[in-house]
Amino acid sequence: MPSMAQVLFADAVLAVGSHYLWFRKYEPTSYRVISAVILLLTSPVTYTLLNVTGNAPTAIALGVGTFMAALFTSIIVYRLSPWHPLSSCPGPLICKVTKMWTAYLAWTGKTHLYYLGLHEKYGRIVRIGPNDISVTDKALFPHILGAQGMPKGPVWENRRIVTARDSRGHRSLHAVRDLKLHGELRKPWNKAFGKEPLKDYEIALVKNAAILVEQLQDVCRDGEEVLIDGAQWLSYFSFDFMGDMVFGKSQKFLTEGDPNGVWDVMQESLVFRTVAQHIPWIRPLVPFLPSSFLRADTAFRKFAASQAKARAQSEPLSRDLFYHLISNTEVEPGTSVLPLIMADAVLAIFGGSDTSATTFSNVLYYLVRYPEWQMKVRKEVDDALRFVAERNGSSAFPDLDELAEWGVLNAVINETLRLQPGAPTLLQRGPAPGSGGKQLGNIFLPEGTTVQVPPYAVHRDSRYFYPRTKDFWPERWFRGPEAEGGCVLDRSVFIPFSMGPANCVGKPLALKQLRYVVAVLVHNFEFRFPEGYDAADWESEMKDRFLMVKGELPVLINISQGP
Ligand code: HEM
Repeated sequence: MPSMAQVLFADAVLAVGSHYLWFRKYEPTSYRVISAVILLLTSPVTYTLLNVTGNAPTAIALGVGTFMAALFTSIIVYRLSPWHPLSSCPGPLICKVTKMWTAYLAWTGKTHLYYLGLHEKYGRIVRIGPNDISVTDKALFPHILGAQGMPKGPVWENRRIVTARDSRGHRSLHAVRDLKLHGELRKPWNKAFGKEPLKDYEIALVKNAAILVEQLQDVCRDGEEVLIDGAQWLSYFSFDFMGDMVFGKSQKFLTEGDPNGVWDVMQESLVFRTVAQHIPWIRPLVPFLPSSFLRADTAFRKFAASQAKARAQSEPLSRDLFYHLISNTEVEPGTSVLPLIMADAVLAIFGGSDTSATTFSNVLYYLVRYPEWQMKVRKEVDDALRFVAERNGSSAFPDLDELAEWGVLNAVINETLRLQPGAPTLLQRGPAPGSGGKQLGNIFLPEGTTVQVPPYAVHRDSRYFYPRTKDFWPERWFRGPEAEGGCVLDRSVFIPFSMGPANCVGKPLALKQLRYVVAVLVHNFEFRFPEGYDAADWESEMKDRFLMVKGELPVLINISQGP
């Protein structure tokens, strides 16, 4: 009979072998599968140990315990070894060993700062996880995000928010990891953001911006400065606009508030997802987690489903997003459009409201923090409106497309999107399943590895934006390299809306919205920070939850006295 040491040694060899042959290539996500595999593999060892110890619980504990200890040791050694496919990429030891660290950082909401720091320390390619790299080298962007790039990465397995009805199909555009299917689903979206549909959404934009201005005028009716939470007003505006634009029905937050706390629920629903995306194995444990973990997630899904159902059951009063998506999708006659609306309801709610609200708030923050830019924008807007009034004999805003030509306004918006991109870190892609892997520059990415492009770090790279790389300096957007002191402005790496076939389809609408709302606000009101407010608080309260989540923005508002 073999000795105990011999049996345990064989057990450890078995663990290392199973890691090499199986666990290294296939990361199981089902605990049942893992348990079955481990029990099966260790059964001969356990049986032999039973003969040695004569005690079943002790034999199982020793057999499985030794196997697990050897398996984990093998995994860690392999991840740190020169044989790992990403071994040539520098990065912190903790990141190479485990994703628990980045999961923790995701929970704190500070991943954008962490990745920026890593790129500053290690360079353009950094290993941010055992099987994950982050890239700020622009030469590689086309091979990651561009037409020659890769499909969405595995993070979407965990970020996907599905309403109960579409949970089988998973055909939400954002979460589709198959390039061909993504291309097919993207076609109706491209059409829904064409020139004509954009004119339909403009009606909702102008209507809701007028309500925002009326409500704020009401707040300042006594002619005195009033303290408001600018971020909350802009969030309410964005949500009302999204309601009209996506579902043909305003949420009326601007006039009636948000008594059910939908906005907060939407923001909180991001937290668990942002942590889980780093550690997918936590998903099956969800039923065992305290229900508070997923309360916001469940509540938000219910909200999205209720909006989708209401939209499917009624004739739209206006040509909203789903009108255009349905018109451009082949739906068999007589079949319900509900599954189609359900599939993209969550994406449309987030895309149509959250990213814009954060960017509006960031623009307001910078205009208040740098009052000289607030004055410059106001002067440009007021001068342009005077010119338009003389030209058209009316005080109305010009065609919204004309706002794309307003230099200062657009420089301020671009500079805001540069410093505070709405999706700061996780433009993630990965080799297509079944492809065998992808060569990326000098690195071969096998299946199961991922690569991200973090706009927050790219936009703060002095090789691409110089000088005053980390400062709010809108002037860079109209300075040429020949200007005094030179100016590096590499527009090809300005990617707040990502790039390539899965870039932001809503970009034309988002820009139109941003230009119009900022112009209207600055034309009508003046803003400043209250005494004692530390402007640095705004940025330090920002949390990276895949989308940026903001805190309060206390500003004093009053009616504009002109430039
Ligand atoms: C300032 C506002 C916005 C910003 C910064 C922004 C940013 C982004 C980014 C970075 C992506 C790509 C993510 C990736 O590459 O993995 C994206 C995708 C997307 N965005 Fe936006 N977005 C904004 C506004 C909007 C609006 C108003 C809509 C309209 C509903 C929208 C709808 C979408 C959709 C549907 C996708 C998925 C595209 C695809 O997978 O093919 N976004 N957005």
